[in-house]
Amino acid sequence: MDEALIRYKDVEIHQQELCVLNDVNLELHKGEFVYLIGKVGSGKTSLLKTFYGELDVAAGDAEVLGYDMLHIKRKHIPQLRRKLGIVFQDFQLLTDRTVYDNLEFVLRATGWKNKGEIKDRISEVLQLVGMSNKGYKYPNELSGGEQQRIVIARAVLNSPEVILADEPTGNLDVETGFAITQLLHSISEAGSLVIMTTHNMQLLWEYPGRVYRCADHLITDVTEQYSVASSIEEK
Ligand SMILES: Nc1ncnc2c1ncn2[C@@H]1O[C@H](COP(=O)(O)OP(=O)(O)OP(=O)(O)O)[C@@H](O)[C@H]1O
Repeated sequence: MDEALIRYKDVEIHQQELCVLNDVNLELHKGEFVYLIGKVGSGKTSLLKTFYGELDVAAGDAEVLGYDMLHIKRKHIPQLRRKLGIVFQDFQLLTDRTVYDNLEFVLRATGWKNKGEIKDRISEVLQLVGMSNKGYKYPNELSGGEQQRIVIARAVLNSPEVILADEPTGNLDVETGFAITQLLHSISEAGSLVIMTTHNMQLLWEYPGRVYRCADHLITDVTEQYSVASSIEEK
């Protein structure tokens, strides 16, 4: 198998004095689609935040895209984040500019200069998320599901190897939630590692992937429980 893009060994994650997760052991690879499930407050978001350097790792060995997350310097975190696609509630679209300008803003901030190349890349990502004709719209002229597609388009602009999505279907109706998950699933099939948190168990059956459950300060691989084979055995 390929080298792991994320490798955690005996990792501990704290929120202030509270130990949220310990004994975290993970190896996540290119092209995998990974769900993080677990009750409210079980540590899913905290784990995702350690992947992009928003929350420090307290102990263990933690490697993300070759960066040692225990010893990473603050000044290297922006470099790491440029290699990740982040779909989080805290990273909303800028409301004072159009979809196109939101996307152009990110490309320019990450070093793109050529106007033609910028235009081509924006059309590609808008096409990928099925929003080709919406570039001229302002975010508040789009539905929640459409905005989420644009957030995903923004996350994939620089072809990241890893996409982190925190409850990307949280505020959406069931059907739109399925469509967004299908989109993320297809992005993983094209080669990215996609990691998403969810409370919607239906998605796990519809779009199978690796499943980790956070509970009692531990994270466990429970993929088997959500495989088609195990559901047939149960019947
Ligand atoms: N900024 C913070 N400061 C202090 N404690 C925090 C902070 N953020 C989260 N926590 C605590 O850390 C624990 C794990 O929270 P986390 O947000 O990772 O859970 P979660 O599984 O993502 O929950 P949800 O399903 O509600 O999103 C909780 O006990 C929470 O209260």
